[in-house]
Amino acid sequence: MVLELKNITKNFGGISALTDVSFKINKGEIFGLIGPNGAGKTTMFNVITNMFLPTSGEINFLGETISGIKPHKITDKGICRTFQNIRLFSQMTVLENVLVGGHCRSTSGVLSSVFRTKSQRTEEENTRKVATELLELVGLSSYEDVIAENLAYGQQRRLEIARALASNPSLLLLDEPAAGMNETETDNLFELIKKVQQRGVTVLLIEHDMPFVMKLCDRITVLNFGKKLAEGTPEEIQNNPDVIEAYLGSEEDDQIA
Ligand SMILES: Nc1ncnc2c1ncn2[C@@H]1O[C@H](COP(=O)(O)OP(=O)(O)OP(=O)(O)O)[C@@H](O)[C@H]1O
Repeated sequence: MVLELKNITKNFGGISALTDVSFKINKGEIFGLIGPNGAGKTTMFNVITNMFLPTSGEINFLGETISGIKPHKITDKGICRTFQNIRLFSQMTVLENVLVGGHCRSTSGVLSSVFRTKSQRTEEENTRKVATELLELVGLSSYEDVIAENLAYGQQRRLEIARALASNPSLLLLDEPAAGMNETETDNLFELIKKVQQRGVTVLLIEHDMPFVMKLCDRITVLNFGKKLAEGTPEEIQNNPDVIEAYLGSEEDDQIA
């Protein structure tokens, strides 16, 4: 098992964004977290990455409790995320964006950086090699020197994934990766996430595009009003009467079946 959430509750003042939510994610799974607007999905990502401390509950990652660890240490532990709104270094090149993502893997100290020791040069070369491989993986090899903001929308989303992978995570969290994408971009994203899975990375994603989620995910947890409503395979979720009702009752366009 990669991630275990045990009885997570998160209150914001009087609002209970998450109430007693538990689920486990197995190694190598693509796991979907879905639910109507305001269900608590992003809050769950923020709790997993320790941007917010849970009001109560515990998070286990690769057999270790990570509750209370500083957010930047979470990346060192092997969890990396993308955001609902693209957060690239828009004025940097495509390659530089991925190099920055790999920076947290660097082990060189300040002195070796100043004097550019052999070990530091080797490390830089490795970081660059990994960045180049990742750009190939996401289909952006020929865009290395392009300024990030000049990429098309779907390409920027793929670059974000390459940057997240540069930190060599065991668990990748994707917050609405298909949002705003056209059909071709969504198809490319599907292939990319499958390739990420084949590299041995476990994926947890929030997504509103139901056909995409149902096609891509191995298992899914559904949240509704901060509570876990259902968990199962895409087929089980699509046929679950509680889930169908929750979606029919919501005002958004998502369609579960
Ligand atoms: N920082 C915060 N302070 C106060 N309330 C918050 C905060 N973050 C989230 N909430 C509340 O917690 C609830 C869950 O919100 P959250 O953003 O996690 O839902 P979501 O499922 O990600 O929704 P969406 O699909 O619209 O992104 C909402 O009622 C929201 O208003």
